[in-house]
Amino acid sequence: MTIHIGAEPGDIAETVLLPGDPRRAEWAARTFLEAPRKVNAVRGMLGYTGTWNGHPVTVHGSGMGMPSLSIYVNELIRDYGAKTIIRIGSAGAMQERVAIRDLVIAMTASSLATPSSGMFRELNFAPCADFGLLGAAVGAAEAQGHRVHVGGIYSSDTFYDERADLNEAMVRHGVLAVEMETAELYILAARYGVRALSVLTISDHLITGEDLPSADRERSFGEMVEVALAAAFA
Ligand SMILES: O=P(O)(O)O[C@H]1O[C@H](CO)[C@@H](O)[C@H]1O
Ligand SMILES: O=c1cc[nH]c(=O)[nH]1
Repeated sequence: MTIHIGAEPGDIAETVLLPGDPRRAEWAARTFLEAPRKVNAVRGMLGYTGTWNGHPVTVHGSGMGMPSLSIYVNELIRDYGAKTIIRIGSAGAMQERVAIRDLVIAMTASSLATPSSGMFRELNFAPCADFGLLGAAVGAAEAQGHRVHVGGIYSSDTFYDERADLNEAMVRHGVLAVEMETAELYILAARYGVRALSVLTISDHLITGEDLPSADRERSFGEMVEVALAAAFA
């Protein structure tokens, strides 16, 4: 057990799917895993472990934002031996061609700062996805017939953003979508030498103003779960 995860040693699989929403973790585990059992509920941050096609898999919430994700990812890797972590998150589209419910697979994530910024000092470290996972996820998404976009995203610290000029600059530079965790996930994966990827589903659109309700964000993003599982064991 750690400060934030109540699981016993061995309760967490080497492969972890990591949504921000703990209730999405519960839904994904109950929907896609065989024999899921709850392994964490400390602070309401739900984690479940089961199997997928015979492979042990944990689905665990990260909470919202990079400081929260940093706590869980540090403990999952250092204390439980996680080797592959795939974020399954929602995101806001920043390009017209990216539509609601499309998948976005993040090659890299820009940010103003991350919890690791203090450690890097003047260095602008470039967080990047694991290439093998990325290729496998793109292949799985295309094979499953999903609309998928691959490229850079923005990991923001503010959901209610006031920097229209900054968003405009990112749109001009092709940033596909905004969310709040991937940059730090990729940095921690690099630090510990494990594999990481973010597979995202578009839940709202910064240009058109469309959005999906919270129930859809919790329980209807199964395509990204299927892509993440296929990529993890490709
Ligand atoms: O749906 P999740 O995975 O939580 O991801 C997105 O949704 C939250 C904001 O509503 C942030 O965590 C953001 O990154
Ligand atoms: O961080 C996020 C997540 C979904 N949609 C957004 O606009 N921002």
